[in-house]
Amino acid sequence: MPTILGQNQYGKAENRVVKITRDGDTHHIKDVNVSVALSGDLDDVHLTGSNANCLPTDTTKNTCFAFAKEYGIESIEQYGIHLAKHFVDSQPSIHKARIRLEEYSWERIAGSDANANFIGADEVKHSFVRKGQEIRLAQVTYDGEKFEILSGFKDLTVMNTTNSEFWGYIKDKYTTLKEDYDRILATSLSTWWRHTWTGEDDERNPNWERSYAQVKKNILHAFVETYSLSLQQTLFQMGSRVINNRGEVDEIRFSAPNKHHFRQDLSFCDLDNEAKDGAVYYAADRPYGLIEATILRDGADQRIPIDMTNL
Ligand SMILES: O=c1[nH]c(=O)c2[nH]c(=O)[nH]c2[nH]1
Repeated sequence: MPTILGQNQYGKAENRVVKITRDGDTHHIKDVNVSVALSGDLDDVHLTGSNANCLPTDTTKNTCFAFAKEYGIESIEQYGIHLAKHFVDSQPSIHKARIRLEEYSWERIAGSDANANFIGADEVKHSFVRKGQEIRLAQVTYDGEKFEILSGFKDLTVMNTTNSEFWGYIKDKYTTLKEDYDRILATSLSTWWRHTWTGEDDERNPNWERSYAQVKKNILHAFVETYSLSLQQTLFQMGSRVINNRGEVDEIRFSAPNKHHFRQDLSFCDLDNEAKDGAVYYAADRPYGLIEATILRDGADQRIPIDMTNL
């Protein structure tokens, strides 16, 4: 049976690049995981075994490390832009580059930390503790003409201990869920958002660090302020707040596991366990409801893939 070559891409995945910047004796860390995926005129590599058009994955790895030294890592978006542009612009056989990045954040071990109150924050110049919050994400795609920049994060776990209800849903013969007028709403948020910037008619790069901080702030603000009748409604509020307040973002996608907290039945020992009195919950880890949604600016195209995975 004849076969044909379909979609293909290649590159070195999960390069763990750690860049230390020294500002006198004060140090800064950028700790990233960068994955390169290249595509283009690569039929011969697959069909005939000729590697004439193949830039080795080993070279793509070396380039990741060399660029961290040459250009630094100002933001993961900017670092990804440098890499994507380099692979496409320097290699005639490479027509498209997709760079995926994760960033692990570190903060200075400070005097306020209970484990480190032996020293003042100002004095801590080169000692860090890995931050437990979200992992920041970026995906940079470049086709020789324009960029597509997605930013995001994963694993930001948030909880509202009230102001969440769930009732009025479909009930059929399999439904056992009780309506709840005061429940815990908790989720571990993963999200991607797409920037309007494509680099085509605007050479100036946005301030990626500031944009990230502001988008995250808007998401958290909406989580705090929304009186939730479902996680779906909360996601829509979070997305709308980002689109309305951040002109640089046209589309945002959320994937939110509903981290169920069930009020434990304590009637076996004659204890009431009502939310209004401060209840004891059973935190179930699986199964979990998985709520996903894309929120768009009116008129914008939906381009973030539905099943976007993290790396
Ligand atoms: O916020 C929720 N959305 C649902 O669709 C759902 N389904 C369910 O069982 N609990 C919840 N909670």
